Amino acid sequence: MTTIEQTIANSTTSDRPFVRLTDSTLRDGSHAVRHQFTTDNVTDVVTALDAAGVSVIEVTHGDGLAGSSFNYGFGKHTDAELVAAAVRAATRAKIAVLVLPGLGTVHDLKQVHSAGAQIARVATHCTEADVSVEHFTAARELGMETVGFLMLSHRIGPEQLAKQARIMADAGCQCVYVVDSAGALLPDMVRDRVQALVAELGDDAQVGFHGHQNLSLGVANSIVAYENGARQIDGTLCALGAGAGNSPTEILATVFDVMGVPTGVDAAKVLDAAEDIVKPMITRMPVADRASIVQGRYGVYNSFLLHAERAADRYGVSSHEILRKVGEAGYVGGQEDMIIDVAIGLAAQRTG
Ligand SMILES: C[C@H](O)CC(=O)C(=O)O
Ligand SMILES: [Mn+2]
Repeated sequence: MTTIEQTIANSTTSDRPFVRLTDSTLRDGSHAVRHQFTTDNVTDVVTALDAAGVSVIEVTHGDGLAGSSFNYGFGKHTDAELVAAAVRAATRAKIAVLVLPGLGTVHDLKQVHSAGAQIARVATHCTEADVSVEHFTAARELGMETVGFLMLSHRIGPEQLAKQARIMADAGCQCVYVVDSAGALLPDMVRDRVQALVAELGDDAQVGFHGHQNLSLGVANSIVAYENGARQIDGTLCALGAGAGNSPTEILATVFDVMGVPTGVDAAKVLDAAEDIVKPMITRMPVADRASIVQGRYGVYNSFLLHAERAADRYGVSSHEILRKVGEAGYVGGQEDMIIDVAIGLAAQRTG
């Protein structure tokens, strides 16, 4: 029996482990709207997701706490204002925030905790879990639930990634995510990484998966992650997110419903949320096109797309050529300024 046939066959059983869906429309999706979500947008999206039974909703600038800056783009509201609007709208969902150590501080975390955020998602580059310790310690002292993000997880092998996950778990992280920041992972690469983290973490922490659509594999990879032990999965409505966008929450909810996997989410209501609330808000739908497919092929951070497009316009070169060079150079989050360097180099080559 093929994997899909087995999965559908399993769907007749109701004893499949629960998977928690976290929606990041109002954080990863913020990249796609250049961080211009209003508090009314937050209220509308949280109300719809909460009514659909989505239990965790992430609300922050696309690059995390304190991301509102020249480097990453200014937000329309502060993180605390966005979180406060989300908390007012939620009747049962928990509100989560993302924080990148080195960008967001413990002070920033305390501010959004005061505004009602209950889950701290601490994100580091996949080889730098050691910089997360202070933030996990602070989050646990505040009584917050904790999640860890190992970004650009395709950049290192399963065993190395598991060692990084162990650092996060020992620092107080309760769920460590394999984060496919470039949408570069193939299903077997997801399987190997999730299996390695499950083996390493055991009962010390859960494993999660955060997918992107650059190679149109976000949902398939999420199923593989679940089948290999991941119990927290991210999505966004309408796949709104950086680069090619994320695994669509409405498809994740529908697929897990077909599989008979309990999520606590009403798939019909989350489809309504995508169609009736988010779709009318979007001026540019995320798509797997030449630039974002190049991001997946060369392992480029999805949040680099809009920066590359701006540099391409400014220096008269192609965004996909910039992104390929950025991937070949291996630049990571925080090195957005190097995108301009690459664009200037390409322009110089063109003019000879
Ligand atoms: C800050 C990044 O956008 C986090 C994320 O969503 C990813 O790495 O993917
Ligand atoms: Mn992402």
